[in-house]
Amino acid sequence: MAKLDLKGVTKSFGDNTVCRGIDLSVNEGEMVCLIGASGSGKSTLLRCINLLEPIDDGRILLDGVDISEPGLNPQPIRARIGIVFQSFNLFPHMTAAENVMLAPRRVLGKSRDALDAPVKALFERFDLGQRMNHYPDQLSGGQQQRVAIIRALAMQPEIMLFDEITSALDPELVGEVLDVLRQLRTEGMTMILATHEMAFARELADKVCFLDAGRILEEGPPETLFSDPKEPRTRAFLKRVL
Ligand SMILES: Nc1ncnc2c1ncn2[C@@H]1O[C@H](COP(=O)(O)OP(=O)(O)OP(=O)(O)O)[C@@H](O)[C@H]1O
Repeated sequence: MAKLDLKGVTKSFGDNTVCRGIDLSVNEGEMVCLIGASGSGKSTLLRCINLLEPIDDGRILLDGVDISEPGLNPQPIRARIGIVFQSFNLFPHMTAAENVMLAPRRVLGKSRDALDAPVKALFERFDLGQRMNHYPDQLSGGQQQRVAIIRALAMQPEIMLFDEITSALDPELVGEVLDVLRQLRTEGMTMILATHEMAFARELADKVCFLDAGRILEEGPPETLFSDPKEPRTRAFLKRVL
């Protein structure tokens, strides 16, 4: 597990500035939820943290070390930061277990034999032991998303990012995916979630950040932010979604 600090993170696409000087600290073992309207910059911020997007200004510190310095090889850093997206993106011609083994084999150079036991243990830990040899189209959306989370965990990341991971699921499948996050929270994983699941954020987040037009307009523990937002725009957003 690791600590993450963002200092003045700024990101533009052409003349569209999507992240405007974002400061954010996530301590080891904390769960931080990013909330905000569509287009407020939540996904872009997560992609910047994972170094999928280069930032234009500011710094991203992982355990105090600047990982956003231009010229650094992003690959080994990215392996320390897991990310899961709304779309599961599992390869359809590979079983769940083969999907999970792919990155540890390619990126970490591990053999199938070496991965057999830890991958089986991961599937069992998240109650999918019976499904590891199934192909994605033999799994429900909730199971596929849980496999996508296991795939990220197989790289033994120190921090996990989740980008609207329940948004594409039928409502009855959302619970089983949120249960995985609950379990990771209990195990002490450091996590940042972009989410529209307000009840979940209220239940489990250490801190909720309200993003508005690329800025963190307001942040705080959920019990404070949800019940007593200070900013009119936060209030208006919460009125719409709660
Ligand atoms: N690769 C890209 N190229 C150009 N513009 C982009 C790119 N990615 C995102 N944007 C723009 O950045 C802005 C913020 O998008 P982003 O997806 O980060 O918002 P979001 O808060 O995650 O929204 P949502 O809840 O809909 O996912 C939008 O105006 C979007 O069009």
